[in-house]
Amino acid sequence: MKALEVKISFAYGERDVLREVEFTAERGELLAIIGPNGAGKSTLLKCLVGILRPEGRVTFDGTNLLELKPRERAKLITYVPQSSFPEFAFTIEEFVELGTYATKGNVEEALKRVGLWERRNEQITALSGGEYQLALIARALAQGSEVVLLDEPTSHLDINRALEIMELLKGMSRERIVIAVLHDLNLALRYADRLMLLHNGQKHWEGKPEELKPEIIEEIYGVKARIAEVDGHRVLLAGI
Ligand SMILES: Nc1ncnc2c1ncn2[C@@H]1O[C@H](COP(=O)(O)OP(=O)(O)OP(=O)(O)O)[C@@H](O)[C@H]1O
Repeated sequence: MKALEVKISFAYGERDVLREVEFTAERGELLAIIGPNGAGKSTLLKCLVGILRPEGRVTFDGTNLLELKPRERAKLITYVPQSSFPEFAFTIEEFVELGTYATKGNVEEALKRVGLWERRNEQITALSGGEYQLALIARALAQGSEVVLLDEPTSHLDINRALEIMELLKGMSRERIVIAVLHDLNLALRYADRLMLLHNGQKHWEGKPEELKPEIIEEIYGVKARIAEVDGHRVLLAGI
């Protein structure tokens, strides 16, 4: 079984942001990283993809990703950052092709899967915030890498698009490892195979969605929380 094995620490200068964060993600799994603002979630993804240089190890299928050249690493792992607007003049199709290992066929399939194929010749700057996020996800899909990391992939999406994207990520995770930072705990509860809760740069809790207890949410987020069951789905209600 191919797995991503992680044990890392990271500091921005003097400031420890990740402390011995250790976890394993296996092929076929959608892992959601949750936790309050500033917990270290984005920093963790940036360390995994090699944008930041952590202490420790990140291995995929036995290969230490931290020692690979960026181009070799990019074959194995793709990162979809938090959405920010592009300034450059590309068409949507050109933008999705930018991935180092994207082929024409992959690009077409990826654009179709996120619903942007018909608009492929428009300028990327013509997209709305949510549509741009879909283009970023298409770019990751077109890469075809084994591990896909996404930082808040649904943050700019309406509820319908958010559900579509979570379905898409779930489908992607069958043949890969998908790790997504999610603020929407209900999407995490519904779609993730496993949750990892980061707090103050440490792994505070890890488990299956059905194992998450409201007390853990109350303790970490400082809000009252209840978990109800609706048609077999666990739904988190916060603040009541
Ligand atoms: N470039 C940087 N230099 C110094 N400190 C940083 C830098 N980037 C982030 N930090 C700090 O590291 C901590 C973790 O930030 P990070 O962005 O990883 O959190 P996060 O869990 O993704 O938060 P959010 O949910 O708000 O996006 C925060 O306290 C933040 O202020």
